[in-house]
Amino acid sequence: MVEERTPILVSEAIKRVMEFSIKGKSEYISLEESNGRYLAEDIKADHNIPPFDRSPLDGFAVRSKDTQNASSTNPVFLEVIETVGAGGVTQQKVTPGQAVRVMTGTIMPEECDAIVMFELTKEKKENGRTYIEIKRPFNSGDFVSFEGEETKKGDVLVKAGTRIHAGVIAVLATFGYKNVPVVKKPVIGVYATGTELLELDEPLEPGKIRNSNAYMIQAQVEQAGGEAKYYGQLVDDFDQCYQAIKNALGEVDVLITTGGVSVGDFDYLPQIYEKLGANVLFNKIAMRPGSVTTVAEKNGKLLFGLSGNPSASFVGFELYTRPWIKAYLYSETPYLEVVKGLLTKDFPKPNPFSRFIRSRMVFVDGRIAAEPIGMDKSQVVTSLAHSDVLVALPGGSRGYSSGDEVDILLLNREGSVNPFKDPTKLRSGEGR
Ligand SMILES: Nc1nc2c(c(=O)[nH]1)N[C@H]1C(S)=C(S)[C@@H](COP(=O)(O)OP(=O)(O)OC[C@H]3O[C@@H](n4cnc5c(N)ncnc54)[C@H](O)[C@@H]3O)O[C@H]1N2
Ligand code: MOO
Ligand SMILES: [Mg+2]
Repeated sequence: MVEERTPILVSEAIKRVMEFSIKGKSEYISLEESNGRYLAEDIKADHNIPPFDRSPLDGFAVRSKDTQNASSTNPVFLEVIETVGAGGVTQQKVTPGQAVRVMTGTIMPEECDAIVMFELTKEKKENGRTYIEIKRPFNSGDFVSFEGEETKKGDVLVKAGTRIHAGVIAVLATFGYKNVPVVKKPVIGVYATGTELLELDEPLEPGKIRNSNAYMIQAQVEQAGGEAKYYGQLVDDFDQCYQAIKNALGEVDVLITTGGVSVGDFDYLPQIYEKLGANVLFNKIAMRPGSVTTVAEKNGKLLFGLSGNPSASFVGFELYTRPWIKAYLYSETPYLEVVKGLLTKDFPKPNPFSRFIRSRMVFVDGRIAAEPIGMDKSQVVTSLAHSDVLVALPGGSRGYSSGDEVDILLLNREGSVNPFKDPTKLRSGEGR
């Protein structure tokens, strides 16, 4: 007699996983190594930006008062007493009737309060001195870039839990972060189970296939910000699998296995959880692919039993493992972001379980739309190479048509504060 499993909603499964979320410890690494890591602390401005009043143009720093009566018929001539580039400081005091030639980024001379760009002036030389002609008045503050106009000392600029990218690195460098506080990556162990699995360099033989899940999942772990620790492949042998999983569990923050979670004769994960004394949070979810996705917990540590079928494994990771990793990294947006968009294909057959259709995001008449890749079975691997979104089609009694508005889950974005919400309630008796 095959064991009856009770399916739960996707949102319930996410909730049960996230009840075990923990926050990682922090460490310091060099700025150069920090790209893609997660900030462990808020980044606060310890000085104003700009740090001083400066010229945003190549031109002349003037005292606006001197230009008050300037016009095209009555130009004003100011003597240029110095040339100062960015990084330099004016050495002389600027007195009435004088100006300083400055470049973009030069600190304002103390007595000057306006900038006149080169293009609005004409130079003339007289008795070995240089003068500029100005034909209109300037007000105090004209074309000056003021201290603190961008950022004030004390402002929080980037929050803890933000993934560091080029723009964040620019901010960190601005504030002198030679070393950056980041969250230590969670170590995510990966084991692929299955006697049928071949190593990458082994030739095909009858009954065997190459192990794609292990590599796909390691890439997903890294993409989510974790550190993948690959333990290799296990043949479907209970004792070997049990020992290997038990040992690995002691060395990682989370352990992912693929395969062996369904009801087949050689699907040993359910018995392994039992022998480990692990508490199974769920072993059936009302979704396709990935209905057999199983998560167990042992002393607060999670074991993700992802399906052997590649697409089920992929979707199981994105919906359940990814948010756990993101939350460990202090992310405030650990969940896949969901947007409303148009479906571009018919799915006439009703399905009691919610389906997550591998798709590509496109734009139709300026609206977001999702184009299903095609092959959508759980065992399909090739469609994964072309998917950047998942379309969620809620389970129920009806099918879907091209042009319907649907939920689209974005795979390659940082995420959302809100977990995916199933639009339907599970009716009892819905099982397959
Ligand atoms: N009687 C039933 N049979 C099945 C059910 C069910 O409810 N009743 N559920 C089906 C569903 S849904 C799925 S999904 C699969 C899940 O199977 P397992 O998680 O137990 O995985 P395996 O049996 O080990 O393998 C399934 C499939 O995937 C291939 N595989 C396994 N590992 C890899 C890998 N690392 N790389 C690539 N492909 C892999 C494996 O060869 C099998 O073809 O169960 C259904 N059955
Ligand atoms: O877990 Mo399965 O992926 O629903 O085909
Ligand atoms: Mg199986």
